[in-house]
Amino acid sequence: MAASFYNSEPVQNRAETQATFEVENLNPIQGSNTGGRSNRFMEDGVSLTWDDLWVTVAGGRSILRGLTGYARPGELLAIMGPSGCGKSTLLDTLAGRLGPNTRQAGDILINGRKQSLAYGTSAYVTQDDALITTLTVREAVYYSAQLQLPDTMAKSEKKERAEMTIREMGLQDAMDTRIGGWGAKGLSGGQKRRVSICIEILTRPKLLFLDEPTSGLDSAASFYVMSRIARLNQKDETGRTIIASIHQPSLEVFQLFTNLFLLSSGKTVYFGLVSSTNQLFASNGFPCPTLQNPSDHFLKTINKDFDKDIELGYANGIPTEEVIEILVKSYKSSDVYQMVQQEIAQICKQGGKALEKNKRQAKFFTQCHVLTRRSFINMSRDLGYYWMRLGIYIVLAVVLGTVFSHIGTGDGSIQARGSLIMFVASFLTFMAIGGFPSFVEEMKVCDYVDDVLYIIVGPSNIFVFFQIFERERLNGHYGVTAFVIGNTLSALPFLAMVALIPGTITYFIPGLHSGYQHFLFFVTLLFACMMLVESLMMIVASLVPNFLMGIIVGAGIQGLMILVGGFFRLPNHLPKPVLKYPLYHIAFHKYAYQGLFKNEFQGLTFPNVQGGVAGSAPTISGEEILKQTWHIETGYSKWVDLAILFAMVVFYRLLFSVIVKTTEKVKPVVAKFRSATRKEKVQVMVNPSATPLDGENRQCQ
Ligand SMILES: Nc1ncnc2c1ncn2[C@@H]1O[C@H](COP(=O)(O)OP(=O)(O)OP(=O)(O)O)[C@@H](O)[C@H]1O
Repeated sequence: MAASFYNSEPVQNRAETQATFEVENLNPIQGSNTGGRSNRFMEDGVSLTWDDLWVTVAGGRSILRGLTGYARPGELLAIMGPSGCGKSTLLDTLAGRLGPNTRQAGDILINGRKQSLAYGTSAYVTQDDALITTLTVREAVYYSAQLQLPDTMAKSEKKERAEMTIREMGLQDAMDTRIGGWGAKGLSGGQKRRVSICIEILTRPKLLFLDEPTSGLDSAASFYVMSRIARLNQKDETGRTIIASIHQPSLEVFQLFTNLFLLSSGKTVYFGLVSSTNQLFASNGFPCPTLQNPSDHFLKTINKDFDKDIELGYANGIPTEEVIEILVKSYKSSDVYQMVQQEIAQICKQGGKALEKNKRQAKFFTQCHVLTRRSFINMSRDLGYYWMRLGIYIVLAVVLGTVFSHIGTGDGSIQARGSLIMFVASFLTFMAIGGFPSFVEEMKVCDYVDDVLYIIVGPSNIFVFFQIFERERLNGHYGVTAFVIGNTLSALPFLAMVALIPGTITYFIPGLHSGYQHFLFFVTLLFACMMLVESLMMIVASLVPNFLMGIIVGAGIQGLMILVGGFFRLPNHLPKPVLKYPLYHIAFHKYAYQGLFKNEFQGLTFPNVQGGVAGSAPTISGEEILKQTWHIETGYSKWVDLAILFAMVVFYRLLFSVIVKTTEKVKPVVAKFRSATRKEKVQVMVNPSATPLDGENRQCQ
């Protein structure tokens, strides 16, 4: 049965209980669909509309099925539905952040026009709190304020804004508590949620997406947090458009929302004023019982995950699947649905300004400076970033020095020096591969897994940092170049320390080539290799954002480079087409080995193992050993090898920037293309004789 609930009387035969839910909306502009909203709200704000929105994943499964709705300035839209119904997917789709294995069809218009979101045009508080765990709440929010707020704003003002926002989110008592992560408990889950919200509302964005902002909060905290978010609309003349997915809102929280988007299995059960929702349920025989929180009632009525319990009598014994079908059909044939369509057409017709990126943010140099400082503080506080690695390297260096102690200049020392150099250039640099924190987070099988991984590789860094970078980048806090510069500058002193201390031990215990110039070269080359591996891992992280896969790929690439670097198989003996050309020349280990071998052997002499043979000299020069034993290219200086390594560092970091920037540019184009293909398919399915839909023509007819 499909009752029109907007103007119709409630169906009486299913339940005697009448709707008692009368919502008095606290939102300042709510009251009528268009009335009460100032023109400034509409002109300066962002209106978002979506029509017949579909999202499918690989395999053809539809997650969102033809959703239609809108969000206007000054309004709070709640997205609700049972777990797994597609709330986060809808938010991701609206925010332009769908994953690569998804396809999207349908129109999403901003102020009546097609525009891409993300990268500074909107703010999005995602479900996962990607925060720098070593910072205190005050530091995290203040650094973010320095990055996002314009240089024209005084530092004291930024500080004040940061602290005010922290207080607004009820975090004043936790201001100086470190956020904490695995290994060091800090904030609770709900407090972290609030820090994430603080960071995104600092600039008072015009369009704000929140994915479960109240998860982990008690009912009072949920109310305060949501009411502060709602209050953003009262701060100035510009209306904010706020869309939040939410579970279990209390009645007070529920009343803060203007509109409700109720989903079930990706289908629209209801879209419209919060205060009218119960009419749909009541008119179809599922009114909210007295003294029951309406949102609880709506969710219980449409949750089919626990059908057995519901069959026992929740919706008068009607199977939930059927209940949902009744409600979906009823909504589709209702006046409310028609009004939503009209409202969308009205918004499109009215148009509005094109959405601009936040240009009023800190300048490039300020961003570089702030990012360097923030990253430096993080590196110095995070035990696993460099300190743990330093400790392990020192132990390894002592053992390495002991294994090769008193290396001497006998004929056996030729092989020993070669092996020592190979180990230093390969294994010590290999460990710069990064940390496993995300992996450990996911692998919370038992506590000792944390400890073991923490000890082996440290809880650093590149992948977690990349996650934080991605979140901040997508929200437009700063650019990729500023990130690369900040990350590079902050790491320099630590990498220098990690190269210098273990390098000194490794160099002097065995007694490698004496002379400060040789020692300095050795340490500098070690430093270059470590930077190079970190740069390589940044590239891997940008291409393979999954932590575990990234580590495997990074280790695999390095293993390959070590193999073709010219030690395990001498350069002249490497099989030609692929391994020698080009891999041997691409592998940075080639230049590391060549530089270190030249540094070590040039200028030394060794006993000639063929000394007994008539006519042969009793000694052999290091230069000869380089050519004959190690196949080293001695036609150019060791400094050229070092210069090539530094050039590779610069190249890899530039490549990282290019990959990130290209991905940003290509992603929307690919999404548009895939969306167009999908649209054609949908059109053909609906009407085999029709021509493909033209998205541009469809938007505002
Ligand atoms: N990229 C994807 N590939 C495959 N399935 C996906 C993908 N994204 C989402 N899904 C599936 O789509 C459904 C909806 O997911 P979504 O995260 O949007 O739900 P949700 O309503 O936000 O759930 P929750 O309230 O539990 O967070 C789930 O069944 C999920 O497994």
